[in-house]
Amino acid sequence: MKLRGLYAITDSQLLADGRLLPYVEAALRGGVRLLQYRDKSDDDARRLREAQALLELCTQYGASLLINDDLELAARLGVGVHLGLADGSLSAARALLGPQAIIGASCYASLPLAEQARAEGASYAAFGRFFESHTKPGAPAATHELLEQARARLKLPLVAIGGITQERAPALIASGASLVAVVHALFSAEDADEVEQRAQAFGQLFAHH
Ligand SMILES: Cc1ncc(COP(=O)(O)OP(=O)(O)O)c(N)n1
Ligand SMILES: Cc1ncsc1CCOP(=O)(O)O
Ligand SMILES: [Mg+2]
Repeated sequence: MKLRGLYAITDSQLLADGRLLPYVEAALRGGVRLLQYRDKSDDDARRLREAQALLELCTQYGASLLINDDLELAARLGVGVHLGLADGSLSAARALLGPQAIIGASCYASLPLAEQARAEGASYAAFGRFFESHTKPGAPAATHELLEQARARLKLPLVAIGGITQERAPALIASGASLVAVVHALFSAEDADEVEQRAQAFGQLFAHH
């Protein structure tokens, strides 16, 4: 799968009260082809149910699903995983999930971390947060210059994350982000139709590059 475009990440608060599946389906209708299930709770039974339902939707729309943090759940479902520095070994994930799996690595604001992630078999390097984020306020700050350096030095798709809006995305894409990962600016919508429109609008930003 081509790692380019809008990368949607779920949020358990924004997508509470029955919104998870209709809002994610709207994002898929709007063109999202990469989805991360991010749920920081330890309700394993609900996490399994939700991830299974998301996988069905992704399969229907030809999209790829990644699980945040939880390699075991990713392996159980046969999908990808996104790992931060404290979430376990990338090479162990690659060994378990196999050569085709999408494995994402958080590299915060560090090129050396991205180089190491690449050596361990990551499919993309994620940098950020780039802007203030409601979703993860404490994340370390990255700059457009870092993204440009990463583009020059690393042969790996780059993800930008953190406070990204439709207005802010074009400069990040121009600096080398092949994916922009978004929670709030996609899923804070009033209804599913608005999610679909927002996803489409983000997708169009990639057509011009
Ligand atoms: C695409 C993407 N980039 C970065 C993160 C953040 O991962 P991490 O630092 O492990 O923080 P949590 O998301 O686990 O709170 C991400 N999830 N996705
Ligand atoms: C998971 C994560 N890691 C760095 S910022 C962030 C949250 C991104 O969410 P938003 O798009 O709402 O800022
Ligand atoms: Mg994590």
